[in-house]
Amino acid sequence: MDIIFGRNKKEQPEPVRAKVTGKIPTWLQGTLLRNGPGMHTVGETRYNHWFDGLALLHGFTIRDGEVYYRSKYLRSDTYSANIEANRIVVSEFGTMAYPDPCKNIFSKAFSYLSHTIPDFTDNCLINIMKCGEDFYATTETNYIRKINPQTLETLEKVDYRKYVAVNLATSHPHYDEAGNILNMGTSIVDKGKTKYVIFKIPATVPEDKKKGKSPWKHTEVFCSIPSRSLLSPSYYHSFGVTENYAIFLELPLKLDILKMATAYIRGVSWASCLSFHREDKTYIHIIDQRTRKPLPTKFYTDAMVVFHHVNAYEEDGCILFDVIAYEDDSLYRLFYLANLNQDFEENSRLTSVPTLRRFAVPLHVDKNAEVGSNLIKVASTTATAVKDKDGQVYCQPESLYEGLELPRINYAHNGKPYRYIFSAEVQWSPIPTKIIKYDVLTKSSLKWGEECCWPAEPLFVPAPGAEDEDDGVILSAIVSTDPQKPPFLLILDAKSFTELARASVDVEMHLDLHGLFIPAANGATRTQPPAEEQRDRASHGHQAPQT
Ligand SMILES: CC1=C(/C=C/C(C)=C/C=C/C(C)=C/C=O)C(C)(C)CCC1
Ligand SMILES: [Fe+2]
Repeated sequence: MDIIFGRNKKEQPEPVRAKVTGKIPTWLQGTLLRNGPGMHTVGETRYNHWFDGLALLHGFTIRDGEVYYRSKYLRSDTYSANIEANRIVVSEFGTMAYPDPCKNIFSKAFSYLSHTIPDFTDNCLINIMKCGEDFYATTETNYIRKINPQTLETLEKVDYRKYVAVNLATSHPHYDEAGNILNMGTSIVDKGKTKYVIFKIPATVPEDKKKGKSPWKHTEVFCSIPSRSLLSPSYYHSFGVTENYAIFLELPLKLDILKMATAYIRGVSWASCLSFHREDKTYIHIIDQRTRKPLPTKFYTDAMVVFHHVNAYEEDGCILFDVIAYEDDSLYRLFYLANLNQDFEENSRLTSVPTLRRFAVPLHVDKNAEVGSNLIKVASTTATAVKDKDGQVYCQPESLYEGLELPRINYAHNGKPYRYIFSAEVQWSPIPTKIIKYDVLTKSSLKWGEECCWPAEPLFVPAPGAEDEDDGVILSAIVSTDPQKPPFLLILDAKSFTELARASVDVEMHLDLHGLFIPAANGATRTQPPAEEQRDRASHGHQAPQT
């Protein structure tokens, strides 16, 4: 297991041509960009948690039936500082690090104080975000890093705080059809308030504004939701949208700001400041995108942990939203590298299986509705929303499927009625062994799996002129635990879930987290060799990426 998790991965900055078996559809042209942790030791020092690893970017360029693979470490400030010091000097989620061995008591005290409000890491290891013409590696702090999607070079560092008052922001933004970004972040104890902020980054500089200015300057706050507690805001990894609403789950998984302020002195990690409050509720905030205000009704459900929203849509006066839910925070605990060692099977059992749950929230709650009555009249779900005696609404989900994570959909259906979820299958262990196509309508599934193969998040790419929701292909990078079997990019027909092709590369690859597909301009067939590609910026119009 150490081979897949703990060992540092070599980067492969020069493109290598993959050995393709099967036939890649001729229309499939573009670059699959992926992100995830790749380096877990620096010099003699070692990170504690898999989510701490230094970001390694991967690019699979698909052109005329051929695939070229390359990878490159994100040259974040964190990466440079660590490499220069030959040890870990910047703190990550599960590892607290100390910049310089303090020479005397005064500098030590100063060093502690300057960390009371910490400057977070720019090790952007989670996802890739498209902003206008540009691409960024993202994590959950206030920093993101621009990258060159072709060469994987690291470009400038963007500090969200310059444009919107957030200390943390998700790495799962939403895009509208024009490619404008809607994201969420947390503003911690700013002017005496802690709040969750939904903000919008335009894909282009508005016409009436001066030319040449960056879209970042036109970032606007869309809506703010006050945190229930000043010093313990909820942690969240993603949020949901429908055509007219946004859905934010205020989870009982909370960051303790006082603990965070003293973590450096106490020598503990940020992760130790995150705790699950089993006795609390999960609050469901529904924000009307037209009025930019949350609905006044208080909706809640039982305590749970959600990392990934799958999709949401409106139906008959309700919002239906699907999430992957856990009963507790065991997922985070399992990814400590100490658990991912040779006793992996023993140590890595999830105490709750990630379950696909569908919630239904009524958009209008009749004042005269009887206490105890179910306000959901939608026939398509057994989820309920019951008015309680305080006028609040208690939502109970319908459980759709057990054992899946890293969900993706056909993004053209984001916020709209949809039928298919493409995801990794995870049962009691956090490591995916299969990929699944789950049909929310018929509640049936199709699967792909192979001996010794660990698949990554499956990404859906629509076929040109696609009519059906599943008209397209699935891309998933497969890591093998068999030393005889090289890793490969798997291409499945999304309808039948059968293999169309695989592109094997004779280099080291690793499990990653998230990414996106950048279609080649107009699906045009370009013939230049990969070296030229380095000078050739990807050309893409303003539109939502095939995230
Ligand atoms: C560094 C840092 C953070 C990093 C969190 C990370 C890196 C989370 C990764 C989550 C993933 C990958 C979830 C998958 O489902 C916090 C806690 C936001 C705040 C403190 C500083
Ligand atoms: Fe994620």
